[in-house]
Amino acid sequence: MLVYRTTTQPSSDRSHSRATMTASKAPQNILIHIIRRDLRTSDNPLFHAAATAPDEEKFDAYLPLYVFDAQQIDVSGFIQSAGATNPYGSPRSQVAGYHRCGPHRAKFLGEAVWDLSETLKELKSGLFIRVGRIPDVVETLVSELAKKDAKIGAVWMTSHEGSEEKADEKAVASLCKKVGAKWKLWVDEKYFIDDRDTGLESIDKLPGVFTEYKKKQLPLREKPRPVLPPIEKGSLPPLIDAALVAPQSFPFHIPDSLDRLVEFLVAPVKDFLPNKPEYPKGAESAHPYQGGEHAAIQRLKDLISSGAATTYDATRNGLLGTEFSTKLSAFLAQGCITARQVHAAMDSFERGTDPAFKDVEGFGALTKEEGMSEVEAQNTGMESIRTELLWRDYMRLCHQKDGNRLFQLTGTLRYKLDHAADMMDGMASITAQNGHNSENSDTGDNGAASAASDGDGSAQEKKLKSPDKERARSQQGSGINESLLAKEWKSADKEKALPRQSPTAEEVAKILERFNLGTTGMGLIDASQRELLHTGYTSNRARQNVASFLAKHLDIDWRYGAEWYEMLLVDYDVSSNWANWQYVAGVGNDPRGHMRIFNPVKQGFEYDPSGSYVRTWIPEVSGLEKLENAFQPWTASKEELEKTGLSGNDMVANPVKRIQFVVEGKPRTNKNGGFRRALARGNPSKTSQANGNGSGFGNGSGNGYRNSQDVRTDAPVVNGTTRGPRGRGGFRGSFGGPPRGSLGGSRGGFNGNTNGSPSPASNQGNGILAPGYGRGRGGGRRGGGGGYGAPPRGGSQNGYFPPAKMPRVNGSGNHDQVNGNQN
Ligand SMILES: Cc1cc2nc3c(=O)[nH]c(=O)nc-3n(C[C@H](O)[C@H](O)[C@H](O)COP(=O)(O)OP(=O)(O)OC[C@H]3O[C@@H](n4cnc5c(N)ncnc54)[C@H](O)[C@@H]3O)c2cc1C
Repeated sequence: MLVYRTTTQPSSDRSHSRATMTASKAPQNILIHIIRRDLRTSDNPLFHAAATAPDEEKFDAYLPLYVFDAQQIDVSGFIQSAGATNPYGSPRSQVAGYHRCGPHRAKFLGEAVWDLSETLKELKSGLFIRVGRIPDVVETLVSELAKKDAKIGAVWMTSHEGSEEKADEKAVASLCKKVGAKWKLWVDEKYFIDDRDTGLESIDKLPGVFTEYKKKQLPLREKPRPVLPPIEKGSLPPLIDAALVAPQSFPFHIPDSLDRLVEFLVAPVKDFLPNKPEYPKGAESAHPYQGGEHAAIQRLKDLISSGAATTYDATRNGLLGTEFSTKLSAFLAQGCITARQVHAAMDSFERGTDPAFKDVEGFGALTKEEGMSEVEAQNTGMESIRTELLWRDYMRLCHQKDGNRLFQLTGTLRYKLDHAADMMDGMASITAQNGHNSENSDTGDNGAASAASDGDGSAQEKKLKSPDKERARSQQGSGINESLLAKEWKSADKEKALPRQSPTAEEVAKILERFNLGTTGMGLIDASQRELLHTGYTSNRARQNVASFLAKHLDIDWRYGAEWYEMLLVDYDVSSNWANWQYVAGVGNDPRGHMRIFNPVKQGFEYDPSGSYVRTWIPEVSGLEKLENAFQPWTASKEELEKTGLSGNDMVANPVKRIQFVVEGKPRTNKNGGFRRALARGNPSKTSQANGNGSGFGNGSGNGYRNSQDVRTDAPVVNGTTRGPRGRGGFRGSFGGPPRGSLGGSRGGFNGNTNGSPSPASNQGNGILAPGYGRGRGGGRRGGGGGYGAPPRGGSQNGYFPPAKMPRVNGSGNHDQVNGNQN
């Protein structure tokens, strides 16, 4: 029997005394703590419980374990013996055969694991890092410990979504049973609302629409549980003597530095795409962050102190730079931080309890706004971040409810069809509510997920209120009917493609290659795909467009896109990725499912109004002056193409899709005067304000129109024509009236003014017109809308033309087709 040495134990009083007690024999009550996507020590219930266990429950040795899971990551880089092969093989996705984890996330993960190991050392503990499959590794550890007369008291791990994760949990549980160790599966507490506080009787009762779920959780700011206290140095049980722990099994080798770890992880996947386009000169990643708890906490602090969190509402649809959204997703996905830590930090700002944020506007507002409840006085940007975090919760709950339906081509449609009547009840209550509540903005603003209530509530509502549940099955308004299941998705797999599929499977494979490389000829899509390739990140706005393009413009099996994202996203999360793809593909929880189609050209005009995003990531088009040419190079003149060296380029000669897009020079008006009335029905009389901020942001105040994306982004393309939106009451934000004078096509900011009268244009000269933002409390509602300016009179198409007038998509099917064999 090996003697249990105390020399390597933590030196705190507490651990020292425990270590001394067991100095002469192998530990008999070891805690194995398996860490997966909970790579943090703070606000982690398992570390907390291990550190604060009462005397009678204390463990005499602690074995924190992280396993690089060979079923999700290619671990062949850990093989250092010449000639040895990886017994697990290279994990590949099911539909397309892509790597499961690409270089960006592999690096981020390595950094996060290393950071945890360093933090544990600081706490006078440590981390055992292994490679393989979790059940195999645990089995080896247990049998090695048994050989040395050491005994496992318990095995802990956090419950995670995913069939592979669940299978691992089951395997470890049965191993525990075999060796008589206690098995404990902990609730995953990295979400905004704790699973035990959602009020759901069972997961089957999860509403099929986000808005309905959110409604049940309001007010959001009161829902998260408090953050757990930090772990004190030396408070964890004594770290097990490494000599008792089975070493890494052959042929893998665990490196002893962060650089080597990252190198081992990235090596097998770094050349996943041999013909990858060059990294564009001067392009900066929107996600330059390292993995790990330290970086996560720093990012959170920076977000608040820079003011980015408070302006989030207005900036979140940005495309370039680090500050347009939180960039917390990758940290959240790996559990480097919890959503409730994010909430707590924002709350400390709003309450004015953390002096680190004292110089930021809005500090302590919660305690200063007299006559307002906390919910009313909370910061608008932070309120929106809370909603986004709830979206994340919701996507995970959908995964819990839907299980492997998440990975099926027809998604949740079959299930929904079978449960249509029940769902109608849920939706009826939402639309009924929205009929009189204009502040349904939360529904839209994950962007990916503008929910049913963003749409044409009135028509749908009537139908949904029908008492005849059976009729619900065939209701068009519900978006659920058998014909949706019959959609003919195109496949790149000859075996799976339908007999007369057009384009053919080979052609689809080529289209996919171009889609992945970002050479389709659709600017916004290509820019996003290249940004993803190079950095592992792309914005939510871009993700929605990319997913919609693949699933709804090209009708290609959306899972190719989801798997590409799985490989490349630094923030990949099984629930968020697959549920969002389903949502956008129209087979998930978007009540307007198949009807919502993003027009990527119009989205370019709206969200990349200076074209800087597209020009940054697709340097080939940077010389094209006109915006519409940058968004679709084939629209450029012959001379322009020759001048920029683009003649003959595939993006020009053979774009994957052409969208005829005409930008009108004037806002659309109707004879009642004012385009706004043509756009919005409902209750535009309640005033909300949009206060602009800084250069390029519009100052608007007016009748409370919602900002552009909600009305127009989702305008369906029908027979090559973009149908105008059906607005609803109480839209946020404001549209500007036409500015006086011509701006000659410059792209400065405009002052929005919803009275439709001319107002002076302010051309700030930065070439960017971004949505205005602000916050109004008219009638107790938010007014954080668009504040878009109207187009300059006589301006050229280089100007940013606001969404107020619907850009027209002219054209017949043959201008709006997939170039497979049709061109
Ligand atoms: C097709 C598609 C695939 C996606 N795949 C993923 C994924 O694999 N992992 C992932 O974390 N997010 C995914 N999203 C959601 C969203 O795009 C990202 O969370 C967001 O862009 C990350 O940037 P951020 O942290 O700056 O987000 P912010 O805008 O700052 O939002 C704050 C946080 O809220 C959460 N969040 C925001 N939007 C969503 C959403 N729609 N669904 C779930 N959570 C959300 C994220 O945790 C995010 O960090 C996907 C969206 C789409 C449309």
